[in-house]
Amino acid sequence: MDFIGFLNFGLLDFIEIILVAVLLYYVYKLVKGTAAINIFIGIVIIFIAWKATEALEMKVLSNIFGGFINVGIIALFIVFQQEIRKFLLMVGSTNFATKRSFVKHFRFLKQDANTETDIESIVEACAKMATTKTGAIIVIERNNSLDFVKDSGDTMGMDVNIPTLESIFFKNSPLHDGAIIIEGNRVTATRVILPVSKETTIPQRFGLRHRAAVGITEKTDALVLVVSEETGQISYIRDGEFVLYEDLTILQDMLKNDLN
Ligand SMILES: Nc1ncnc2c1ncn2[C@@H]1O[C@H](COP(=O)(O)OP(=O)(O)OP(=O)(O)O)[C@@H](O)[C@H]1O
Repeated sequence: MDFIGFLNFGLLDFIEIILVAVLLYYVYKLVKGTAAINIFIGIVIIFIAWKATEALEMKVLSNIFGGFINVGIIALFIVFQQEIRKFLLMVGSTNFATKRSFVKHFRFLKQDANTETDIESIVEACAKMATTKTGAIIVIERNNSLDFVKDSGDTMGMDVNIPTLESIFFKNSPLHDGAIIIEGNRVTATRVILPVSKETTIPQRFGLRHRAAVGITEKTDALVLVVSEETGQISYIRDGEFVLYEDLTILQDMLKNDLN
């Protein structure tokens, strides 16, 4: 029987489905919250209209919609130029070989204590800055390289510890503006300008610092901690979302978990 054919589901089909899902996820991550999502929906509507008019044998209309779709592929490259750029950047900057997930298996060979991020110090520094209402934005790199944003700031090479973090964000410090990047247990950049999220669902009370945190976590898998200068509140942002936590011990555990 014919329908049995569809049950011939091999390993390759399974892998293909996973890959298509990953691709769609990245495309969604790129266009989420931008004007591109509306253009994307527009294209889908025209495609559906084309197929519907074709099925109903409305020749003139289906020719018109078909014409749109045929030139669509070129139009796509023009309209989504920015998104395609970001997508290629994101793919190219995923650096599997040098990053934590790979390195951690070989850590015992390197005897390098510096690769493990000192989450306790980061959270404690945030807590101290929160009491003095010192604004801060700390970006912790995971698998996606953050080199493309690091260029906007100053290259650094400082160990992560409480006095270092506090002195960077101290209001009169020349380094306090913008974000810092942490790789392993080193602050590798300061005064970094991050891409700001255009997501419309972020509450009005959050300004550019929080939007920048959402922005970088929409485009990469980095983890971000923000201390609000206005309220002293510590926010944890991951995958473009604010992650809720009950207390700082839980926040520490979440961060450690997300880094491993
Ligand atoms: N794109 C960006 N990348 C990195 N840092 C940024 C960016 N935009 C703003 N900041 C930092 O955030 C600071 C304050 O911004 P703003 O007051 O708009 O943020 P906010 O989200 O309201 O935070 P707060 O609650 O601390 O006021 C700036 O002085 C700058 O240091």
